[in-house]
Amino acid sequence: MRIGVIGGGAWGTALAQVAASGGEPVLLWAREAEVVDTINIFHENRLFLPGAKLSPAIRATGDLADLIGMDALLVVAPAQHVRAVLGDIAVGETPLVLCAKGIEAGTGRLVGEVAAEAHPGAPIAVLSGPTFAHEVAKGLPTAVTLACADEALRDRLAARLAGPAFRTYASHDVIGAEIGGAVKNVLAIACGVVEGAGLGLNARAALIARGFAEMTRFGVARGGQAETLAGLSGLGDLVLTCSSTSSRNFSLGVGLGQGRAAAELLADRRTVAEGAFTAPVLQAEAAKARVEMPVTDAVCALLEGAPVGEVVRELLARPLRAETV
Ligand SMILES: NC(=O)c1ccc[n+]([C@@H]2O[C@H](COP(=O)([O-])OP(=O)(O)OC[C@H]3O[C@@H](n4cnc5c(N)ncnc54)[C@H](O)[C@@H]3O)[C@@H](O)[C@H]2O)c1
Ligand SMILES: O=P(O)(O)OC[C@H](O)CO
Repeated sequence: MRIGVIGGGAWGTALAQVAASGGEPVLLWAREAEVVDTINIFHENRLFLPGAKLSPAIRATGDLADLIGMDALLVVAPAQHVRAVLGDIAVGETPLVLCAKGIEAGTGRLVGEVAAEAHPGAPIAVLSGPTFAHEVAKGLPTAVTLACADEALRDRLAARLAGPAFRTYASHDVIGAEIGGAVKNVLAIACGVVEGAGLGLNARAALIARGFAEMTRFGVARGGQAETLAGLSGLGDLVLTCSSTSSRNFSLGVGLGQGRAAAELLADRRTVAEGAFTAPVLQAEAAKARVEMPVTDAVCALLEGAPVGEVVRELLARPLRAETV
């Protein structure tokens, strides 16, 4: 199965490394000439994943059309750019494996839904889970959810992408796998705020648990399965991203918690903190689905500039309730 990768950020590069781990050729498309050049010349993505030595089996291109004819395409552009990037390539019936984590602003579509609209003939799969790119690129042990409604395709993809340190767990729940990854980014911002404002580890644990409850409420309302949300792509990724400054979303939250403005923190940032873009659209979609998401509401308020103390006070002053999802 010849794999093409759309997107030369940290995650696209790490996934290319996974796909090339057995020596199979992998073709990666990147927007930036510097990424294409440093991968082809030095076997390193010096812009987005510096320091990771890449397999010589990975070749990079700046021309999306070079990826036509691959057996599967890993789509790793940031969520807000997936529609535009997929609009620039004719994929026909080539399976698309969505690896971005977010919800499209303006439409409320999950990335898989965006891809299905762009290419109705292409089978859709989702790869998601607790996966810091720099760890995956180093070959550190990692496990992901590989979701696809077509069982035969899912098994082929899961087998093709699995490696000695990269375990793929099969699922048929594409929606659940996507929602876990999108929502955890918003919740990771909240956990970063707790860190930045010095609110303590009890508060962080409470946010993870209650954040997981709101992720599950939203995921189930959108047609995902609670079991998927409790797995690698949901709870697993939530725990990872809420506990490390390696997370761009968590780090953004740390800055907000220290009282810095979102605009300042996001300005001139080359890497993506998906949660900042997903939070407002998630809030709107939750309202439409009549799902209560207080942590998401709090993150939206903080991104809009509300003072941390005020937002935290409001969150804690909500009426007491039963501890259910
Ligand atoms: N980095 C990780 O550890 C990691 C792990 C799992 C999933 N993801 C997800 O993968 C996706 C890509 O993130 P990343 O970490 O690889 O990116 P990155 O932050 O390393 O790099 C930014 C990427 O955005 C692209 N980009 C910027 N403007 C663009 C535009 N106008 N059109 C198209 N592309 C544009 C750049 O080319 C680059 O590929 C995100 O959804 C992220 O949540 C990342
Ligand atoms: O750095 P973040 O916050 O985008 O998180 C990266 C991955 O999604 C972790 O699984």
